[in-house]
Amino acid sequence: MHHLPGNFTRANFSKIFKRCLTTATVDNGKRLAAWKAVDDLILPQQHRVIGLGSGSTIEHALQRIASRQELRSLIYVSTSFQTRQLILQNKLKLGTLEECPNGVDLTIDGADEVDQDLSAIKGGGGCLFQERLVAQASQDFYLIADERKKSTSLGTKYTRGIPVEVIPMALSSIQRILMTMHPEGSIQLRMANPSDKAGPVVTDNGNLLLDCQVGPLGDTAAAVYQDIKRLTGVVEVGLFCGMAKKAYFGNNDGTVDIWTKH
Ligand SMILES: O=C(CO)[C@H](O)[C@H](O)COP(=O)(O)O
Repeated sequence: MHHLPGNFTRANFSKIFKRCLTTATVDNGKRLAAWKAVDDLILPQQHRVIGLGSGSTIEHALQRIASRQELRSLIYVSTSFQTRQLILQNKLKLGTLEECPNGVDLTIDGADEVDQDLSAIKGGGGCLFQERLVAQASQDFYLIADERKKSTSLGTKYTRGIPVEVIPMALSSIQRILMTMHPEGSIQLRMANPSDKAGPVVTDNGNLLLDCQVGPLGDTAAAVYQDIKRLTGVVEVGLFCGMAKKAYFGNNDGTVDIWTKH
């Protein structure tokens, strides 16, 4: 009879196995969406400057781009330290918004949650400011995600809260104002994993993040964005409303759903 080590019981083993399977399925969904979006949307005869978002789904998009010779000569604008490194590691051409005065032809980005109007919560990875800056400079903006991110009301799938990037000096005053604006909600400073760094998560721009749980947003997402964004000290809000033209979702069954702006 074989004994499993320590507390490695049959029940634990099955739990770990299921978790691995789920992670693999989710990752496959991300890959499917990313590859299909790259193949459908980036047309080397027509496009010259491509914006790339941040996160794990974008890593798949970068792998696909790097593997297609005809896409290697285009210029790629990053939205984070992570994406900048990936562009350089894959020996692609890195560009900046300053170097591309005519703007970006199209941007592909990940999302934390997307509703049927193609409004999205973004900033789970903390890169919302640069992501929005590049999206704003782009002719067209597209989202890619696995099927878990499909939503009927923002705030029901990604429940950590709307990410809000704030200048450090404004932290407690903004936190207090947001608590007054959303008394039922919870406004938390995003903390780093203590085994990696003590204290808060610091963004690529040297700022802090507040995760604002304010419940399901329904059709109020654009108004909530405006209300928070207008506060002095807020750099950006992770609600991208009316920006995306299409969203690609990789499903568990191996298919890809494409949602288009009505
Ligand atoms: O907005 C983002 C980072 O600020 C990411 O696009 C978002 O968090 C999705 O990440 P992933 O593709 O890893 O699920």
